[in-house]
Amino acid sequence: MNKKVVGIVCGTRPEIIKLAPVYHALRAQPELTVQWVHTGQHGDMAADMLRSFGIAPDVQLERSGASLEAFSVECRGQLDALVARQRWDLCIVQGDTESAFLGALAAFYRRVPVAHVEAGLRTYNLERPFPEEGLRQMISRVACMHWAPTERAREALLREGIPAEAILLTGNTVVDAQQWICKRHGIVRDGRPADGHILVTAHRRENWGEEMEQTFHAVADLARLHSDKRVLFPVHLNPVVQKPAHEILQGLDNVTLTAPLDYLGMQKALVNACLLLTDSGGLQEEAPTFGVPTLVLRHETERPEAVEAGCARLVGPNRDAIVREASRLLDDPLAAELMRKVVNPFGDGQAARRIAQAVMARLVPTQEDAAVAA
Ligand SMILES: CC(=O)N[C@@H]1[C@@H](OP(=O)(O)OP(=O)(O)OC[C@H]2O[C@@H](n3ccc(=O)[nH]c3=O)[C@H](O)[C@@H]2O)O[C@H](CO)[C@@H](O)[C@@H]1O
Repeated sequence: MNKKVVGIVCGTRPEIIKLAPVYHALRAQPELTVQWVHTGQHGDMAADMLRSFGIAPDVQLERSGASLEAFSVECRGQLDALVARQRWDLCIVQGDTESAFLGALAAFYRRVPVAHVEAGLRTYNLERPFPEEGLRQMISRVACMHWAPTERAREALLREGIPAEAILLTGNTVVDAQQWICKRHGIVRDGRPADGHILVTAHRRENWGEEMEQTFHAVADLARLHSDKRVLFPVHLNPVVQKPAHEILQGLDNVTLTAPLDYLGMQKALVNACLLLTDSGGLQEEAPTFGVPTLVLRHETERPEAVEAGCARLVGPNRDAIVREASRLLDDPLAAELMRKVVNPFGDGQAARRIAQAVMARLVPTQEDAAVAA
């Protein structure tokens, strides 16, 4: 039997986390060959994640150039040569990174159908998040299978004219990843978070500079105001984040600055947190699983589901607002408790199974699939 070949192109930490469940679900299908391509966009942080999920890339591209622009130009050429050589029947990309966009573009030019995981997230502000909003909109223009994580994402795609039959509501694969690691390592929400630490992450490009410094000053203010609380901050490896984080926060007794955590380490840190301050997309989606109240350090979010469900609040990268809102939650257990009592609005842990089913129906249709499609 000639197996159908599926290429998965990805390059950053969050893409690896969100594509790992898809990779494993597809590899379980005997009719498919699955190739994982790592673009090299993230180095050490990607290696940690690949290890966490037991993935060895089939193709490893070389990253050259420190800037996103230089990476992009070089990677596009490497991907085109790769796609021209391979006989992929489908190319899968996830989200909104440069790697995802370049993978979709390379496949599109070589007439390989593109499938998009986490399709339809939007702020409709091309400046925020930059460049992700532009990248994900462009991926939607060239993809032919759109896997929407939520009903809101599905509606956005429909409004943009994507035919309903090209969209599948799957749930977010990050919940699958989280459930997988928690089950394997016995991590359970045990109701102790009120005693836990404050967990902080920050890396968004559009907040670099003044706004990121304001955020770190707010964390320092909180550490001084709530000296009984420990602050845990795994710092993104980008020097643009490392430098101000260390300048502003080093030396505070109750603040721990660490290297980025592997996925298991991060889930342990999250389950034991009493409060999360973050500009991360993935952490906004993971926190509700453990009922961790979340303050989003951005002006907008493409994940309003968490805000609407009552488990997250948008405070922006603003020193006063962060200190005020965080202190309210730390000082008033009832206010924090209200944010904990929700189920995760982003997924049920079955997204990868739904995606694998859709891939099989397209590439290896049974008579029944063919009848449904006709
Ligand atoms: C505009 C935007 O929002 N774009 C997002 C962006 O991703 P992000 O903002 O979620 O990125 P990060 O915050 O780097 O990663 C988060 C993940 O990493 C884990 N983690 C974190 C720190 C650590 O020390 N150890 C860890 O294990 C953590 O648990 C979580 O799962 O790109 C993705 C791909 O396109 C998109 O899906 C997503 O929309």
